[in-house]
Amino acid sequence: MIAALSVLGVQYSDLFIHFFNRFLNGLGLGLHFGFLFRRAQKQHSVQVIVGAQCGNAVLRGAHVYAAGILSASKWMKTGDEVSVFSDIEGKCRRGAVEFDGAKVFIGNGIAELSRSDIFCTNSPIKGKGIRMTEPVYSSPSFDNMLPGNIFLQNLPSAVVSHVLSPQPGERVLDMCAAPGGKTTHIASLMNDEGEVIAVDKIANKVEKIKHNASLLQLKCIQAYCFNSIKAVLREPKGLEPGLGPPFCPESFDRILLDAPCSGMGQRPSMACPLSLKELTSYQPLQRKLLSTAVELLKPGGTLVYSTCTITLAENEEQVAWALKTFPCLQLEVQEPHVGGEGMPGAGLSLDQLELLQRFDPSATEIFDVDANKLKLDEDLVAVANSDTIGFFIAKFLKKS
Ligand SMILES: C[S@@+](CC[C@H](N)C(=O)[O-])C[C@H]1O[C@@H](n2cnc3c(N)ncnc32)[C@H](O)[C@@H]1O
Repeated sequence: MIAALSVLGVQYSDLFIHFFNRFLNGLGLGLHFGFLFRRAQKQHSVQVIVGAQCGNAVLRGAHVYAAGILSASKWMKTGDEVSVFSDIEGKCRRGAVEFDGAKVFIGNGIAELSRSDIFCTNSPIKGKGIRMTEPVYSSPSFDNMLPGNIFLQNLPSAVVSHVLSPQPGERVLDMCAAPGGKTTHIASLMNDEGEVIAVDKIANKVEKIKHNASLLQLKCIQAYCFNSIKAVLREPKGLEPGLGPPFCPESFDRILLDAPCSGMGQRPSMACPLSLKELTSYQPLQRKLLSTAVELLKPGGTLVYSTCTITLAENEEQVAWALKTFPCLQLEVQEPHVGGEGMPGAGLSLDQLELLQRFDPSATEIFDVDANKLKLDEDLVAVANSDTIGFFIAKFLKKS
């Protein structure tokens, strides 16, 4: 999988292109994108079962935290070599000694807690339970690597802030901002000059944005805990506009709506924990957020809408709805445009689909299972743009 770095103190875009080109040239990099390799491993007799969400996190490079452990072998003690499995159907009982249900092997590790540390305690257990030493997929860790200088993002996420194209001195709103990956990237593209207002509705996530902004020494970011659906200051409530939400209509030069979504583009993933009800709940929520965004944007301003999902309902259908509902909006060319175009089926014209950017990991196979090697001799641009999470980006101009 390919990731990109937001780096401060250098021309980010140059660096991005630089990294990207070096990848395309097939050169090795010390600090870079994480390819994921599948490895054959032997399994240990001591077994640990984790929930599907924890399992997905492990596949993406995480260790196993104690709270995610559902079951551990009876005699598991600190220091044991263990094999970790994910309970893909959510059927494992917490505290079970063994589990015979549907499970997927996700790698080997070393227990940092014993079974009794995890299950025979009244207080909630925190911290690492299993240190993964041989995950099924390996990707280089960026933990604590230049924490004040770089912020790791996947490729499409790094593209989003460039597409927004924020300029120094502008007033920019990031409506769904936590943990602040794009917020901090936007602020760095603005040379930390202007105002970047980051809003998220979950308080502890807002603390994460503040922490990341302070780690990267970005002073132009202000973070607020607020429901962005209600972020327009309505008259005649008599509220004086303050620095934070709610905001006056038409008061932002650029707005990013990196919307809450079904996350179906996230990978690797082995289970989809969403119910149909939850899956269909995102479209109305995103429309409410889009409506707020249009109200808050200045005429002539730019709105970027993005999701990390692949459904038509949360992507192209939202664009078609927005264009119909708000005649002041028009689609804009995206720069850079490294993903594919939009998917037909939502009533958008071919010209409109070309203006959209869709990253689709299912489009290109990058690993030749039979030859047991990466297909680096094929179309590298297609490989690079597909070997990432599923993602969607639309850029709108609000006509004056
Ligand atoms: C896709 S994540 C954002 C990722 C972020 N832009 C980044 O790059 O780090 C979506 C975020 O939207 C937040 N969220 C969901 N509904 C919201 C609402 N009504 N108002 C504000 N934030 C909301 C969630 O808490 C979550 O942190």
